This record gives sequence, C-alpha cells and structure tokens, in this order.
Amino acid sequence: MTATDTDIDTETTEVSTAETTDASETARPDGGTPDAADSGTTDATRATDTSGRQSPAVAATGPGTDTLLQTDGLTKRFGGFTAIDDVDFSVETGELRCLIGPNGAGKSTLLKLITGRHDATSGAIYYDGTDITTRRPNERVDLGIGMKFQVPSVFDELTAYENMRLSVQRTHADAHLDEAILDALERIDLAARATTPAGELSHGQQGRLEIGMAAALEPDLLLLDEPVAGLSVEERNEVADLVTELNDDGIAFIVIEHDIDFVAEIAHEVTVLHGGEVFREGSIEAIRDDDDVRRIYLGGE
Ligand SMILES: Nc1ncnc2c1ncn2[C@@H]1O[C@H](COP(=O)(O)OP(=O)(O)OP(=O)(O)O)[C@@H](O)[C@H]1O
Repeated sequence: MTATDTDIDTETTEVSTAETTDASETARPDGGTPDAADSGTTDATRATDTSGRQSPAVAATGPGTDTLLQTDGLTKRFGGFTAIDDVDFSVETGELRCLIGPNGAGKSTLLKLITGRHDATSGAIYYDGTDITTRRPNERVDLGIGMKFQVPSVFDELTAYENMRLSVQRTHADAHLDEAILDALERIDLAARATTPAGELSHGQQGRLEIGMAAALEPDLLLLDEPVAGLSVEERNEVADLVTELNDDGIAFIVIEHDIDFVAEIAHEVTVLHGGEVFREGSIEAIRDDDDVRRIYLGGE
C-alpha cells in the first residue's frame, strides 16, 4: 500500500488500516475484497446451520472463551496453486504470536485472509464470537482487527500529527482530539516530531508511526507484516519495545517476521508455516531447537 492508494475523504478525512491495498492488488470500489474474481468459488463453512443455531466454532471464540481468533480448515487457492492449505490456527486474547517460515510459505496470504484482503477458497475464520469469513475488510476493522502492512502507509506530505489524527479521530470525540493525538504520539515517542512531515521521519520513526496509527484505532488484534524489515538494530529494538508495550496494554498480535532475534525478543508462541500448512507451533526455544524447522526455514527442504 502506498499513501496515494489509501482512501482519504477530504470531508471526513478517514483512513482504514485494512481497507487499503498495495501495488500488487486492486481495490474494489464497493469496499469488498480485491480478489473475489481470482479466488474461485468460495464455499467457506458457514457459522450457522439452517436452523439458525450458532456453530460450536463461533462459540469457541465468543465471550467467556480465551480464543480471540480461530481459522477452521482455511484454504486459499490462486488458480491451481494452493497457498494456504487446510489451516487450523488460533490466537488467544492478548497473546503475541509470531508467524515464521520460508519465503512463499503463505504467511502474508494468511494475514490477508484474516483482514479480508483475500477471500477464502474454503474453510472459515471466526473472530470474537463472529464468523468473519465473508465480512468485508472495513467490517473486520470495525470488529477490532487492525493491520500494518509490509509497505509504508503513512502520508509523506502530512505531519506526524496530521497522520495520527486520521486514526485518532475515528475513536475520539472532537473535544478530546488534540489531547488524544498528542498522547498517541507520546506513546510512540514522536511527540517532539509532531510537526515534522512523515516523509522526513526516519524509517524507524515511520514504522512506529504506522504501528501507533493502527493501535490508535483501538484494535483487539493487530497484524504486523515484517515490521522491522530494513531497520537498524536500534530501530528494531524500539519497535520491539513498542509492540511489547501495546501487548501489555491488552492488544493481541500476529507478527510475521524473518528476523529471529526480534521474534525471540517479543514472541510468546511461534507458528511455523511451510508450503501453506502449519508445520510446527511452540515456544521460541522449542522452535529454535527443532532440526526440522531449521532445515525448512534455512531452505534445506
Ligand atoms: N495474488 C497472488 N496470486 C498468485 N499467487 C500468489 C498471490 N499471492 C501470493 N501468491 C503465492 O502464494 C505463495 C505464498 O505467498 P505469501 O506471500 O503468502 O508467502 P510468504 O510466506 O508471506 O512469503 P515471504 O516471506 O516471501 O513474504 C507464494 O508462492 C506466492 O507466489
């Protein structure tokens, strides 16, 4: 996604973290997912049966359970190629999960299925008591799923303050807006750069601004696709601190990351994807010591 791709209405000045697209995809004017045409028939499992009863899977992510997100046999095919293959994956409320795996394992595709940027070919996604499998991206944002994509999404010509305003105004009334924007900038250590155009911020500061903007929408689950790619060690540590702080505040995370040191610093549990399937799940220590993971992750298979 680039800044110019994002849908900003100059009257209401609105930005959505999951409604936007990157250069490889085309946004649909109806706000629907961009790839309905290429995904083939969607026969995703429905959450209610014909009698209108809620399925056990929906209830499993509902109030009183620890599970915030659950996928059930989730599959995504691009033509004849299966990028995500019958994946059962779940995230607990408030947990911080890292998603690793070799290039092409399906990590980004899985996140895009969760945000609604891709339609599922089959299977289902349940979030906080709701079947979101066919919900539009903006509905998923409203339900509490935020996303920071791999490509920059701040508006270079707007200041840090103006960028942050785009998010904060969605959750705060006018009377408290200024204070809330400054608080949000303080949280990401950018209050002193409030009047600096985002394009003049360092790569690391831009990354923090993007995460801060996504967090300002007050999600319960925040998805980050390679948040420290290209950052210096110092900038990486700042992002690690920020993610940890936001997680301590109660936001659950799914973080895709190749930088295993960063993963070790932040993760509770790690899921390894390989060939579109869940290959392993466990603690970072167990995953690091797993010879099979090392082999596939290092490209030996
Ligand atoms: N829109 C698409 N059309 C066709 N194939 C796609 C599309 N998006 C992804 N793929 C394919 O699906 C597979 C998984 O891609 P994905 O980007 O999810 O992998 P990844 O694990 O995120 O990889 P990386 O670490 O390199 O970013 C790859 O083989 C990729 O080429």
